[in-house]
Amino acid sequence: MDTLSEYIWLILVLGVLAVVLLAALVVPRLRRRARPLPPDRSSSDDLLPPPPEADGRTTDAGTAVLDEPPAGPAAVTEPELAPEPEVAPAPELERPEGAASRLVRLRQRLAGSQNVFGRGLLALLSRDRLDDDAWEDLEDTLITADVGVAATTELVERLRNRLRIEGAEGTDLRTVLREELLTLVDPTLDRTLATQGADGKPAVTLVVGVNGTGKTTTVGKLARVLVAEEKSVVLGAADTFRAAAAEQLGTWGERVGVPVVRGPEGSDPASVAFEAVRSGVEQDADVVIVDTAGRLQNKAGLMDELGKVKRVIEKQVPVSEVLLVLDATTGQNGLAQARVFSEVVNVTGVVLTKLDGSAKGGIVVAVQRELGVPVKLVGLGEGADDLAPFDAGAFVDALLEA
Ligand SMILES: Nc1nc2c(ncn2[C@@H]2O[C@H](COP(=O)(O)OP(=O)(O)OP(=O)(O)O)[C@@H](O)[C@H]2O)c(=O)[nH]1
Repeated sequence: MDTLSEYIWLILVLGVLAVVLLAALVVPRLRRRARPLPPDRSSSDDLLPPPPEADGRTTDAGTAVLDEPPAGPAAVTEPELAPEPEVAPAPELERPEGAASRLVRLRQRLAGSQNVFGRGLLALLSRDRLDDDAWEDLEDTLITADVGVAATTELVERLRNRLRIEGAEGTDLRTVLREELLTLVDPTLDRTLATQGADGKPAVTLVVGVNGTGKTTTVGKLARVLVAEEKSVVLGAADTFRAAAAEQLGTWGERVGVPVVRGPEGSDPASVAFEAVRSGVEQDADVVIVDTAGRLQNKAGLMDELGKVKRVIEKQVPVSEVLLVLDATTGQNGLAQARVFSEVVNVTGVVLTKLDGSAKGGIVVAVQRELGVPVKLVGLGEGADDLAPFDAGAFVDALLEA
């Protein structure tokens, strides 16, 4: 029995020793595992600057995104190359028509559109006898062509005097009429566009007028004229009232590689104009052309806005040219517009558009007399290059070619 109890004691002692040994091995490991978690970064770390970008990638919240830790030799394998982004082919730029061929083409169109006017004049003057009725008919023809009453009276007076003094016999009526019409249109006016800025800054052209006269189209066409003359141009879409106007201008610019500065729809036109000019100065452009929204001359608020656009531009660069765009088909109404616009922004030149759709070329004379500023450009169609510098001699010849 004693031997048995000795065995039992021995087994118990060995068992206790085994348990103690096991405990000595396992507990430190468990302790190591049970270390407290690092503090929540979302609380205290938010106040710290974001850690340096370990691999250059940063989340939207500004925190660095770490890559997986390198895992042996596999980590140094070449990264898979991202496919090359597809580069859209640059749009092919158009080459605007040069001045010479444009003039020949548009002169014919002008003659075509004004043939009612010209033919009427020549038919009257080729009558056998120029009696009072004939002179009255001549006056009617000139007034219908929008020459204006004062200019018509003047022209008829001068013609009658010349024929009386020089004698109707042997006088080339066509030549006399040409001379008198030319005097009326005034070839001595300076019709050059100011495209040379002062002090190395761009020349700025502001384009104004009532709705739908063709301002945006004219700005686009004018940009092409200047590009054809190898000038660098920046366009400003300060017509923020009509979203389509900025789109339209964007397309005009794209076609000839001219940058267009735009603002959000409804934004302050003066700030868009300012930005356009700033960009023009920065890019060392030759000319900045600023398109404005159409406005009726009797809306005082809108006219004030136009004055502001000009003043804001002039904080950087003086405006060298204010072009008033008039629709030739609106006749005498255009004169009322001209008067008010001129008071607000000091118009320096007129662009007469849609002369291709009007037999009222006489408006050239009327508007020049009304404003005391020359018609500098004429629009003769909806085509991209259907804008021509106005030339008094060519204009009168076109009338009489009919
Ligand atoms: N036939 C003809 N159409 C022209 C001429 N100039 C402009 N147009 C047309 O006139 C329409 C109005 O032109 P826009 O340039 O949009 O006129 P806008 O003055 O900018 O218009 P708003 O911004 O609404 O004031 C367009 O259909 C042009 O194609 C021209 O010389 N001849």
